[in-house]
Amino acid sequence: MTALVLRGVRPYGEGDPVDVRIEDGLVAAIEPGLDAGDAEVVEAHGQVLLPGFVDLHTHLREPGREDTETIATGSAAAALGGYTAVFAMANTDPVADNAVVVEHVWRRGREVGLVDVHPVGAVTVGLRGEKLAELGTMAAAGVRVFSDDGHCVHDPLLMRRALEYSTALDAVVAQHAEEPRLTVGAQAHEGERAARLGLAGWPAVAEESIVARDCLLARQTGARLHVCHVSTAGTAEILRWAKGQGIEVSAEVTPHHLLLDDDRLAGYDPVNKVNPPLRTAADTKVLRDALAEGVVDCVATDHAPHAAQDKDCEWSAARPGMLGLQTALPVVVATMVEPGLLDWRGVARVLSERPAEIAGLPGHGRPIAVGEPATLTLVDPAARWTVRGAELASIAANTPYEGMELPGRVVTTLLRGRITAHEGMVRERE
Ligand SMILES: NC(=O)N[C@@H](CC(=O)O)C(=O)O
Ligand SMILES: [Zn+2]
Ligand SMILES: [Zn+2]
Repeated sequence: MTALVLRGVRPYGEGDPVDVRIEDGLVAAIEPGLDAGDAEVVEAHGQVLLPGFVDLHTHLREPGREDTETIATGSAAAALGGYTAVFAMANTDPVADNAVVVEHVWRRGREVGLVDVHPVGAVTVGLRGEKLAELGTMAAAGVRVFSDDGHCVHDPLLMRRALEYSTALDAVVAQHAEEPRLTVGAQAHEGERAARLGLAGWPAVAEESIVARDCLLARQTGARLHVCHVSTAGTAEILRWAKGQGIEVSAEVTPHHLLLDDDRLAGYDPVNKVNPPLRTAADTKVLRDALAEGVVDCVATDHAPHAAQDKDCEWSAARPGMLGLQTALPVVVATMVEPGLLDWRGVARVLSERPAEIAGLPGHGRPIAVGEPATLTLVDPAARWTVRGAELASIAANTPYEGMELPGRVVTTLLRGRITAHEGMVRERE
């Protein structure tokens, strides 16, 4: 592998610009005015150098819906978005509830080689919520995160067992918190706007009641619980309480729940339909503060590609979910960095370090230092760009940010010393 020199970068956006030399996949030197010799030089003056991003929540749709995303196209979107590792949710067809499907995802991810693709294993067989899947055999195949995402493990006995097993497997259970009895037919956040538009409501308490219950189950079992896509102020309040009690719970918020609110419902455009639904502006404010404070640990995209025919239809028939991998960093800049809630160290924490810790990934979210893996992301903090769904690497184009100008652009992504994306183009392995 040829050596690389990143010229004029600012690690964590701090201090004077330095050069970073990368050799054999590792950071070999960090100092100003390095002699590049025969190394490939990346001119990156003024760019912010961060550890590569880790997404705990991605839907790659392979196997089953390769018309909307594949492991290859999703990996490209991830690399272009600054990600070096993603966790592929289990709600594929067939479901990743066994070692065979899980191993397929591992293998395809490695073949593509743009990002480390870690399969998430289902908690229950077929995501049906009736019987535990074989967590042990999936753990033996390397799975460390289990989730029925798309569905809630709502049976408290099953959830308790899953948490108990997960402790022995050194795994974490990631819950899609939605009490199904409270969301029958739900279409949008239960509140004034949904009522006015005649859309059946998805109440905040459907999420909060499950989060509260699961925190108590985590305490009782001593297990590690992770809460997916936190969307309400009430959930933040419960997390604050649970963490104060020493309960081992972590949580993620999506970029869209930080930026968008149910004002978006007015146009009836199903691109804004997502689960959990966009909440109120007051919720987004509380979620931003909770992320800044660490009550919510990290940002996860919940990247959810859907085919045009599943989105360009009437609201009630449309599938929930939106693209997220290539717009996550800009949305975090707009909602957290520009308002002064997070500095670039904080961005490294919520997009890389904490998610890597939660999933137990040793080679990601590492400090930027000599001898560490060169798994890194370069961001141009001054760039602004206009989002166009058709230009994103995903097969699907369901971005809620169409036509919006967002701040901050990922310029280069490196995975163990190899450039995987640079100036909007992915670089395949040679
Ligand atoms: N978020 C969504 O609205 N949809 C996800 C499922 C999920 O994350 O619950 C999907 O798989 O499309
Ligand atoms: Zn979910
Ligand atoms: Zn999801």
